[in-house]
Amino acid sequence: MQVALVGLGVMGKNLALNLIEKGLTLVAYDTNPDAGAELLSCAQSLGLAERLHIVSDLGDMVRRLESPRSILLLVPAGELVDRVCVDLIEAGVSKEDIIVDCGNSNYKDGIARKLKYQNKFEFATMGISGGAEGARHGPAMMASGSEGGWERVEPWFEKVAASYNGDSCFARVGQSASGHFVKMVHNGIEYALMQLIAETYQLLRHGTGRSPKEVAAIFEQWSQGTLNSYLLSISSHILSLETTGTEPLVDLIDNKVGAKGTGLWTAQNALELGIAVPSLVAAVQARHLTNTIDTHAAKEMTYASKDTVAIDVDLDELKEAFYLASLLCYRQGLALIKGASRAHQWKVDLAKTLQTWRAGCIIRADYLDDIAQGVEFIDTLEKEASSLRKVTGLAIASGLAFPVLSSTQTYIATLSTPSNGHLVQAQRDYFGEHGIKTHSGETCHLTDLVEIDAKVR
Ligand SMILES: NC(=O)C1=CN([C@@H]2O[C@H](COP(=O)(O)OP(=O)(O)OC[C@H]3O[C@@H](n4cnc5c(N)ncnc54)[C@H](OP(=O)(O)O)[C@@H]3O)[C@@H](O)[C@H]2O)C=CC1
Ligand SMILES: O=C(CO)[C@H](O)[C@H](O)COP(=O)(O)O
Repeated sequence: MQVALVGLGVMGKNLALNLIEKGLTLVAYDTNPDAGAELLSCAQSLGLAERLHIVSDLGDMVRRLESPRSILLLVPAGELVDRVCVDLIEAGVSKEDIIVDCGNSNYKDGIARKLKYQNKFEFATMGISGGAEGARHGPAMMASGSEGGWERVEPWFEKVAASYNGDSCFARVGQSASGHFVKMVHNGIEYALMQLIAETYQLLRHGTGRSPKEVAAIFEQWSQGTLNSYLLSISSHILSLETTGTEPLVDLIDNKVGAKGTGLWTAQNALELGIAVPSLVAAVQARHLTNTIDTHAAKEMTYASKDTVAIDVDLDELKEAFYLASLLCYRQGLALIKGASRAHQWKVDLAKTLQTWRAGCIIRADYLDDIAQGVEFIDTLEKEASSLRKVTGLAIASGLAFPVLSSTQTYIATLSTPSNGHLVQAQRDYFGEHGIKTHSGETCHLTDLVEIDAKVR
């Protein structure tokens, strides 16, 4: 089997090595000749160079491929994807060829491109997760669509992807560009879990006075059991690192956090679809807050530094709180995928989606089995719910900031305790005559239910 790959950067180079190691013949291209040379040198040192052809232009790539062609793109998301597609059309791709965009593209662009290129070639979408290591040794692959070319490449992707208990972490999760939507939400969950871990570290370090190394040891201990996850393990490792002068590595790093956009898109889509994912939104805004200090608005609203209060937290309760909060971040992401799938008629299979996240990806975690058990399972976690409430209260009392922890506690509390929505409904109708819906399902106005002599002015 022969495939082509355009874009040989961090992801492309490593996926290329993975592809040829699994037995595929690869024709590869990058605008930067050094990227091709670097890939060739890695392939040579692995004894796999005979399966690799680096080409210097897309025309040569198209000529070398047997028809129908299968071409993967791993170039930066955005206009560049269209530029490569147009160049490939000029280079001679045809209707039966499949081009799979494997970057972190916006799913809306994917839908538009499917239409735009429908008579030129099959445009397909696939989100990939796992960073450089994942791409090299087995990433999670969230593909979508039912284009003709998929059956040619699918058996190979099943081998190239990570596997969990013998099952591949490649799946066509649903119709249209839903693979990119699923990858986008994967990243939204990734932001929330990263921030939740950072807040737990913050609570232990600045709330209880532990050193980064001591926090690393706690995370490491959690990782030995049911809480084992990739993000917790890398956080433990990072926190254990010290300079030769025994200064914690994290103390050398600035606090401003960047982002490429997938977390923001997750929040935007959730808001547009009316699906509540407060922990995921809070994580995006937590990154924004790290960057506000230098903005004009922030300079005009500077607040004096405040003292924080030392707290004492029970480590077992913290672990239970962390576990439930983590589950709830995944649940919010899955609810968003489910809602979007219904709205767009994508028929996304949530079980297949979870299967792609079992290994290879950044949000892989041993407790994903628990998430598959659904919200009923979360309802049974009474001890964990009590710990989440208690720990969040303590954390807030310290005076430190816990955007994801507190949003997650608010999320579960909102869904499991009496609502106050009735008063907000009444307020809207009081001033704007927007109408109210009663418990019996009737739509009316406040004045249909009670006599209001004179409204407050
Ligand atoms: N890095 C990661 O952990 C992950 C990244 N992704 C996504 O994968 C995609 C690729 O990411 P990544 O590998 O990190 O990006 P890189 O910037 O490392 O690599 C992109 C490569 O594409 C090359 N390129 C640019 N324009 C063209 C073109 N017109 N034709 C051919 N090659 C071109 C670039 O060359 P030059 O440098 O000269 O511009 C570069 O070598 C992105 O969409 C990213 O969001 C997905 C999951 C994880
Ligand atoms: O897709 C990824 C991992 O799954 C990329 O690493 C992504 O770039 C991370 O997002 P950001 O740069 O916005 O933090």
